[in-house]
Amino acid sequence: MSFFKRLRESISSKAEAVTNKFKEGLAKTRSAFIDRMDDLFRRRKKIDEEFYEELEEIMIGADVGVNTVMELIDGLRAEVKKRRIEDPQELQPILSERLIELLRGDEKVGLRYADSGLTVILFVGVNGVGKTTTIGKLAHQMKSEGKKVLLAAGDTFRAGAIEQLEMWGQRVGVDVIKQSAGSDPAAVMYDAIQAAKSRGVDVLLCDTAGRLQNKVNLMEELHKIYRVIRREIPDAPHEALLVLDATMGQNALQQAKLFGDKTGLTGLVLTKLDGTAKGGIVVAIRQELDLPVKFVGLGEKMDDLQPFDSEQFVNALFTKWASAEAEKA
Ligand SMILES: Nc1nc2c(ncn2[C@@H]2O[C@H](COP(=O)(O)OP(=O)(O)OP(=O)(O)O)[C@@H](O)[C@H]2O)c(=O)[nH]1
Repeated sequence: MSFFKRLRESISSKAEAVTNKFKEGLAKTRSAFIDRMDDLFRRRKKIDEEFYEELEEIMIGADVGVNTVMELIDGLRAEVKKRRIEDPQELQPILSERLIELLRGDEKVGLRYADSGLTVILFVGVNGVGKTTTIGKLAHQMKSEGKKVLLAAGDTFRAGAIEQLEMWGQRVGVDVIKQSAGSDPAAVMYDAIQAAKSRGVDVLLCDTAGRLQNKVNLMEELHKIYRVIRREIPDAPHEALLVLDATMGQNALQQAKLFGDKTGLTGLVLTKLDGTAKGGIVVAIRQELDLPVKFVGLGEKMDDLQPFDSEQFVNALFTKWASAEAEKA
C-alpha cells in the first residue's frame, strides 16, 4: 500500500474515531432531544398549533433557549406558508438544516499559540465545573503532541485544589508550580512564568479560583493575574477560557454572563456534555454569547476532551435523520 493511501486511511479512521466519540458522548441528548423530535414528526399528521407547541416544548426542554426556539419556530412557520407544506415530515430536514446553520459559525478555531516562545492559557470558572480535569486532559493531549507543558496552581483559595492539580500533574507527567494554600495567585503566576521561561516550556496552563459568591474579589484577583502575566509576556494570556458545566443548562449561560467580558475571555470549554440530555445548550450558548466553544468534555477519560467541531457535533446528533434521508433518496 502506498504511503499516501496509508496516510489517507489513518486520517479517515482518526476522523471516524472522533465522530464516534461525539456520538457516544451525545447519546443522552440524542435520545431525549433528537429522537423525541423524530417521533413528533412521524406521529403528527398535520402541522397545526399543537404540533408547533410540542416542538417548542421539546426544544426548550433540551435547553436550546427560549429566544432561539422562538426564532426557529417563526422560521418554520414562514417556510410552511411559503412552500405550502402540509406533511410534518417535510419539516424535519428543514429544521435540522436550520440547527446546523445556527451552530456552523463555530468553525474549527483551535487554540491561539504564541508566535514564538511561551504560550499562556488561563482557565476560569466556578468550582466543580471541571476546570482541573480539563487542564489535566489538555496537558495530556499537548504532551502527547510533543509539547513541553507546565501547570500553575492558581486556585490557592479552595481547599484541595492545589493537591488535585498535582495529582493530575503526576498522572500526566508534567510539573506543577505552586505555593501554599491562601497565597496570592498572582505571585504563583509570576513564579510559574519564570519557571516556564527558564525550563523552555511551550505551554503554561493556569488554574484559577472560582468563588463566584465573592464576585468583586474574584474579578480583582483575575485582573491582578492578567497584569502580572502581561508584564512578563505582553501578548499573554494567549487564551482565557471560561469552563462551563453543560449539565447546569441555562444556569451555565447565566454564569457566563456573570463573568462577562470584563475578564477578557477568548473562548469556552463546555464540560460534561455526556452527562446531560440537554445538549441543546450548545445552540443557546452559540446564540447568546459572543465566544467560540473551543473544547467539549464528552466523558471522564483523558482523551474525552475534544476540540469543538460543529460539523462533528451536528453529524453525531443528526446521523439518524441524515441516513433516513439518504434511504428515502
Ligand atoms: N462525565 C464527565 N465528567 C467530567 C467531565 N469533565 C469533568 N468531569 C468530572 O467532573 C468532576 C468535577 O471536575 P473537577 O475538575 O474535579 O472540578 P473541580 O476540581 O471540582 O472544580 P474546578 O477544578 O474548580 O472546576 C470530576 O468528577 C470530573 O471527573 C466530562 O466532560 N464528562
